[in-house]
Amino acid sequence: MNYARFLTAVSAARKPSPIRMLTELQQRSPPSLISLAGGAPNPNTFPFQSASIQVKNGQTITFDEVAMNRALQYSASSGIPELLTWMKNLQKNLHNPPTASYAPEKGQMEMCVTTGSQEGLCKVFEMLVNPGDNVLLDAPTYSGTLATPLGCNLINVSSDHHGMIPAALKEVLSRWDPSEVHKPGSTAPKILYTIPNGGNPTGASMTTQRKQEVYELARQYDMLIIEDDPYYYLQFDKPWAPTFLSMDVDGRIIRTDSFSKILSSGLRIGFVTGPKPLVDRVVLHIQASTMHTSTFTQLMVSQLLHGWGQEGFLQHIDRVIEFYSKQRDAMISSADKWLKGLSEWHAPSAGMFLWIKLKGIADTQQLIMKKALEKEVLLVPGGVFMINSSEPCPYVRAAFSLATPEQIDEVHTHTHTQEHTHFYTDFNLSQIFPQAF
Ligand SMILES: Cc1ncc(COP(=O)(O)O)c(CNc2cc3ccccc3n(O)c2=O)c1O
Repeated sequence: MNYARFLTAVSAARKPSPIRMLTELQQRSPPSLISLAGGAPNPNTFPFQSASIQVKNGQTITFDEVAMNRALQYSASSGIPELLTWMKNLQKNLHNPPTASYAPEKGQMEMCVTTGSQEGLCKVFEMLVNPGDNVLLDAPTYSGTLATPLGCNLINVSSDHHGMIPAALKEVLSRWDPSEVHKPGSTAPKILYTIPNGGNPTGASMTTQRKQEVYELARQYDMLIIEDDPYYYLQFDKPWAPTFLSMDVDGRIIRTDSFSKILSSGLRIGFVTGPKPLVDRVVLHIQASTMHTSTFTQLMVSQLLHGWGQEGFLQHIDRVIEFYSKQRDAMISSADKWLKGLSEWHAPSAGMFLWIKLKGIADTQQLIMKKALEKEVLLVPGGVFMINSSEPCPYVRAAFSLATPEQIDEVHTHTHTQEHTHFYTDFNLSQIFPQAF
């Protein structure tokens, strides 16, 4: 793979920060080293003494004074070594990426820690996408992604409840000659973005067959695939679907993982996994922006994971899956009870979202942001997930992560008032989330 062709001019121009390199050299050196180099603050001036975090399984994460001094200090831009190593071993065990054994310049699997996968996505897009570039994705998609590659031309690839449709991708790509994609000035897309499991907002999960076909098309047109997979661990049924990373013989997959939906969203821990030449560029960007994800947070999570081991981590994931699959069941049961004939949906096999098409209505914006809100129900109007958010959209996204099954199925608590009947007539939706209408 020629990775240089994918880099923006800004990314290609990035140079390692000499100061950050010194800091990391110092941290790799024996304690006997006397450093007058780094402008790091002296932890003896910090007001924090120690920390003890109770884990629900009875484990305690403790930071004594030495650990606290490290937790409160600068650390490596790619992530603290013990967390990175733990995650690399997990990625190899779960996905067995072909690139794990490649030489660095051939796209060896590399990782870095990011402040949520949102930071990873943002930096990956800024590394790869120039204004005016054509970028492929299957809309509706995560609104945080639509807000990221500013100035590029987002081209939609049709999808359904099994994710991106390879035939639709083939049709979109047929505008370009695969033998000419490397020609100077070619407008052929170099990047394809997708959410392969429990998609946001559709709940869709790609089949293995479709992933293989999409990967082959990416090979044919020499594209990178951004595999944004924060709901990978929220697949309700096993075996979990093989990832793009697991089939990446070329080193063309950039994968973003997240701990937000399984450990904590507020700790802001995500990971970028991909070819070393590209991940190294993301790290250079981290050096020039946040410097690194919170050392304290990384150490806390690292201690948890080392205490659990992979087996303990996967046992925790099983508990998370059990919770969300029950939430999904409650959501579908309520939809069956209240929405039949009024709406259409597909029961998701992963994630935390139900994508509902309301019949007889062109656009849900007003209904959701006014009528439903007046009745103290908050959903997301589907338009925010479309490439052109001003286009009418008859869908709403319902997240079944926070509300209890009882709340989701709140029974109709009031008879139809005159205004209610009027509303009913207008939208014929009085049974959707009954307290809302
Ligand atoms: C497909 C996909 N990719 C990346 C991310 C970012 O996750 P991170 O690891 O936590 O940075 C997400 C997070 N999605 C959401 C986040 C959110 C945060 C506050 C309030 C609402 C939010 N809603 O609604 C969301 O969908 C996602 O769904």
